[in-house]
Amino acid sequence: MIPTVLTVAGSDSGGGAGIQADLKTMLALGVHGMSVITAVTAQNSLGVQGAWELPVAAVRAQYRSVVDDIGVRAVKTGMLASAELVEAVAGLIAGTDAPAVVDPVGVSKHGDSLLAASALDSVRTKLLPVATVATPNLDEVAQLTGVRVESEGDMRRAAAAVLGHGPRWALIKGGHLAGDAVDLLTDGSEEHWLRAPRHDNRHTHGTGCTLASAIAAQLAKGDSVPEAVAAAKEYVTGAVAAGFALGGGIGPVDHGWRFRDGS
Ligand SMILES: Nc1ncnc2c1ncn2[C@@H]1O[C@H](COP(=O)(O)OP(=O)(O)O)[C@@H](O)[C@H]1O
Ligand SMILES: Cc1ncc(COP(=O)(O)O)c(N)n1
Repeated sequence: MIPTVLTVAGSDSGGGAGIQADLKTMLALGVHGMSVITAVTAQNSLGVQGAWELPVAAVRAQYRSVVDDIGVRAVKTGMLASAELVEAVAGLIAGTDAPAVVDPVGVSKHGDSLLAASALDSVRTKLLPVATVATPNLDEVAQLTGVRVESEGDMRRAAAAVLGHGPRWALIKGGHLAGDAVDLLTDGSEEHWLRAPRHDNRHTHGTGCTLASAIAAQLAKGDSVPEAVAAAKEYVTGAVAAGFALGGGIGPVDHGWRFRDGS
């Protein structure tokens, strides 16, 4: 049986991030990807030109259709847009017997908001507590905890602050720091530093979505959290290395890099 993985996220019409990145990642990692769409964005390499969230009832119905019939071995969340959707999705995850990878998406690479400021408290108090792994980037860490990370040394403090909101594991993504691309995974007792060379490539649209979906795919295949994160880091590093130009701005990572000739 092919493991099943569900992404609960927004649609990126440009195909580099969101639902589209998640499903491509899942295909590349050999699991069956399924989707609950929370919002539709008009988006391209230049930014987000528009965003429309779906009604809570539409999100709930998609989730129940998938979980009640097909079943899921792991869930991943991305753009949730509003406090109402954050709370509804947190409730659905709490009632599902599968690990949940929560990417607390706040703003896009271009700085466009993908989450209402009024939803931050629901992310802290409702969504993070039901996460198996929470994967904030440094801007999201600052928004959610107030901790500003300026060096690798600050990442431990950031992880402790995120764990204070209740996820089993915190993965602090250091992609926005200078130097190596270093992430810290910890559950408060074990600590795993994941270090990869920084690829000097501006085409990094979708990195965070790709990493979180890859973790969910690996969990669905039976990896432990540290194993899943290590495999996902290797996959996203290759995808960033192969990121390519599209449109006039920031192009996507290459989800299919392992299928290309010579790779
Ligand atoms: N230029 C880069 N080279 C290699 N890895 C990168 C690069 N930029 C980001 N990463 C990695 O991609 C993953 C996503 O990180 P990040 O870009 O910080 O997330 P987000 O997309 O949420 O802002 C992390 O593992 C990070 O270390
Ligand atoms: C629908 C959607 N979800 C998530 C992201 C974040 O991805 P990135 O940080 O690479 O812009 C995005 N731009 N769009």
